Amino acid sequence: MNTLKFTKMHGLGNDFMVVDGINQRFDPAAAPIAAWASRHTGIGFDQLLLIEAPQTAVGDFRYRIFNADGSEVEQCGNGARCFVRFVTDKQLTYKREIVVETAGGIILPRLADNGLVDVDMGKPLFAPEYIPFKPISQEDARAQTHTVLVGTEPIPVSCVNMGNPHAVIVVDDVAAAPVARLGEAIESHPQFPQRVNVGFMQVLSPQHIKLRVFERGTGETQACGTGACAAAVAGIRLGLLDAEAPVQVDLPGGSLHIRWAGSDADHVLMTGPAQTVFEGEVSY
Ligand SMILES: N[C@H](CCC[C@H](N)C(=O)O)C(=O)O
Repeated sequence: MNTLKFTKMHGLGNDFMVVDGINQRFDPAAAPIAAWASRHTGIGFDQLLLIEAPQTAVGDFRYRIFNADGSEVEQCGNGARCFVRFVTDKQLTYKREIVVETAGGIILPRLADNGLVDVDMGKPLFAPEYIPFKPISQEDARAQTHTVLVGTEPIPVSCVNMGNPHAVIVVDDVAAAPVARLGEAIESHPQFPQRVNVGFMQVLSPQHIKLRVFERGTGETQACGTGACAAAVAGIRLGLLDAEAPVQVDLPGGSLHIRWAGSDADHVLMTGPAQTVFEGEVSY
């Protein structure tokens, strides 16, 4: 029988089971992650975040992410902010800006003076092979907005990789958007060989959007940090948002601020909160 200490945290309601894998033994392959994720029969969370020692000379930590369905994925934006809060509060580091290795690349989260957390989320990628995404034609492969065929319904999506894959759909009203129907159909659509996170974006002004995200491996969440980055980037590329100032992204759980200067070489910067809820222990 194993016993595991964890900390329950959230970023705007996107909630996490955070595990210190440095000071306790934990093998995710041997853990019932999907069962723990259940909100009725388990601990209840959107993702499990595992903190490990770095594997390179430049990293301060390695950070692994597991969705509620148990799938290991490349990146988690809200999780990155909770990660910084966790390693600081647990005194695993005294640095304010941390170099974090993830499967989706290096990210640089930093505790800000106002209690929020800034994260340099790296550069967005757009080419179909980097999403990955299978276009329906050569012409579609060259287009900025791609087409996903849901049955016979052509859905225009903007594809952005933020370390993890995102498909962003522009809608007139997020409240009326078919998030469950289209989210479920596109998340596991054959045109996305590694599945995809599906964002529904309503543009309120050149610096302000509303967003709902049907997350890969989890379903609709209260907030999605990489989804907010992907939506702001997609909106700027479509000319709907202004690259000169931060974009306020209103999600069901609250707001994030995203900055991206608009060229492929520019990094995406995200700012938002991170909260600790309770400490727990589970035997398995
Ligand atoms: N569901 C995502 C991982 C969590 C991302 C999200 N919680 C965030 O804050 O970025 C995926 O499969 O790529």
